[in-house]
Amino acid sequence: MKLLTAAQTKEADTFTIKEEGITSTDLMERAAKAFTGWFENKFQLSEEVYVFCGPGNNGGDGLVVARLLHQRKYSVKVFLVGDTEKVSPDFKINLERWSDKLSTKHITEVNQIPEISQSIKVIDALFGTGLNRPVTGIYADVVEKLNASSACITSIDMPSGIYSDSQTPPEGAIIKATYTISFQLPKLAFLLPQHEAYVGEWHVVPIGLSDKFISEVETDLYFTTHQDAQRILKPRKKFSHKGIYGHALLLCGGFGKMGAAVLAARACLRSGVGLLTLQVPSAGYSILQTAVPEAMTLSDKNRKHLSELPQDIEKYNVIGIGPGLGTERVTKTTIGQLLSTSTHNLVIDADAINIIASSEKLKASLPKNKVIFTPHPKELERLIGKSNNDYDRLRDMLEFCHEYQCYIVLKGNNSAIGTPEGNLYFNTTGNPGMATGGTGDVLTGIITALVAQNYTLEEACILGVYVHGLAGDLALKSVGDIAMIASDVTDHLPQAFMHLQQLS
Ligand SMILES: NC(=O)C1=CN([C@@H]2O[C@H](COP(=O)(O)OP(=O)(O)OC[C@H]3O[C@@H](n4cnc5c(N)ncnc54)[C@H](O)[C@@H]3O)[C@@H](O)[C@H]2O)[C@@H](O)CC1
Ligand SMILES: [K+]
Repeated sequence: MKLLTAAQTKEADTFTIKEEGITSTDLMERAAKAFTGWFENKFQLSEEVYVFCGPGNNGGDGLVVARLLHQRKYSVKVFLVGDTEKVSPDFKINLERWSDKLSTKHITEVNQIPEISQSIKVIDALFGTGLNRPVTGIYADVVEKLNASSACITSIDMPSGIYSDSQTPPEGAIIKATYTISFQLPKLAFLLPQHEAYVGEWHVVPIGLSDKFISEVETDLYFTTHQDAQRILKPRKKFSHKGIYGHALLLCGGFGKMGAAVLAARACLRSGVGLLTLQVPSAGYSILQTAVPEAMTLSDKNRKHLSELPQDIEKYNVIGIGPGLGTERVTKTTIGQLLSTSTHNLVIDADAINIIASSEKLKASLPKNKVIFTPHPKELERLIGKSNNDYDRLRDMLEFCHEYQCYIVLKGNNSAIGTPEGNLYFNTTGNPGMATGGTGDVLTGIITALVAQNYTLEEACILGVYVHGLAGDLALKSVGDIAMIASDVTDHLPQAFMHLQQLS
């Protein structure tokens, strides 16, 4: 599914109004109804609601929400912040509609800001996608007072003060929302770790923006929905044999870290690969043979570290490399050999990333359009350098993808996938329980298995990350987030794939 910029959202708005022959206030009414529907489900009638409105259409939404909640018998107080002479036309219309029903209070000075007790449910309608400068003055005073209260804050469309698709200047105040209810599509800002404290738990409510506009508008930003993942997943053929699902090779494991190889191998097998061979340092041979009987195991001549490539390397159609490897000199040399000779698709993780990151020569020998890197933020920093903020990080990541014609899966809360063409895909599954050792090894196994089955590298990244997170979400239901370990994610892969196939 596409993510739209603030400018594109405005265009979608205008397009919808024209297409349906409605007015902009009709659309505002629709948006406010969608928000109110969510709010009513969440909060009891007995709750006291304060709505803080800014001068634009976000404030207009706030006025309509206040009217609708008042009609539904909530106790509602409305506060108009700033100079109400300079409000948007739709704000004005809705203020007039409201004025005979309930009085509103103006806030132009600090001492007019009300006390906000913990029990108040605050609705933040100060600014939305039209914010075009940092929030200062009386607006900042209101934001700071709201943030200092321990009241639950629900933001309409955006937490006020944050830009929806570019870096917010540091000097402005920003609402710290408990919930953010966004219209039609999430905003890019919600998906970036640096905004976690402001956005809170976000939900999207549909407001019927034109499907035609959304399907035709050009973008390079996407987020993966369940339907997107289902569209990518291929059914298994009736007349199947293991040969058609590929033969993957995993080069993983090192002394004291054979578990990483076990985790990657098990996940690879649980993701539909036809055949799996691992090569591990000889100290790991019996461990792998015992822990993963479905895989074939080759023993490296070195007891502790990867030091050679298998003889008949051509027979594999993908190589997953990295988990548990370590960064010994022999391993570096072996990776150098692999990059300069291999014609395989490569899934590169963990220490294999660290090794490549430390050498310009290795980077220069990366085969084009054949590599998927799966770094966590620190590994990405080693690979592409330090970035100032999350927007710069994504831009730098895409530049690297373009320069080396590779794919990068940046692991995190909403893992981000960069492609050589400059597209970004954000994942929507997963939970904090997965922030535990070994889940990255599981992801390497999954993506390697998908590439083995002839998914394109882009498909393997999108589907792999989605199903990994989905398995984590299913694991959450049985083990919770505190006790979750990486094997729980693998154990829930069958259910996750079945869920995508609509078999469970
Ligand atoms: N297509 C959609 O998604 C719809 C959007 N609607 C709402 O409309 C919002 C966008 O409305 P607008 O474009 O009017 O924008 P906003 O309501 O976000 O605010 C823009 C107004 O605030 C002023 N302003 C911007 N930054 C300021 C600052 N730092 N300090 C003081 N004043 C500042 C601007 O000059 C302008 O008057 C959305 O976020 C959403 O809530 C809905 O009403 C209808 C449908
Ligand atoms: K808002």
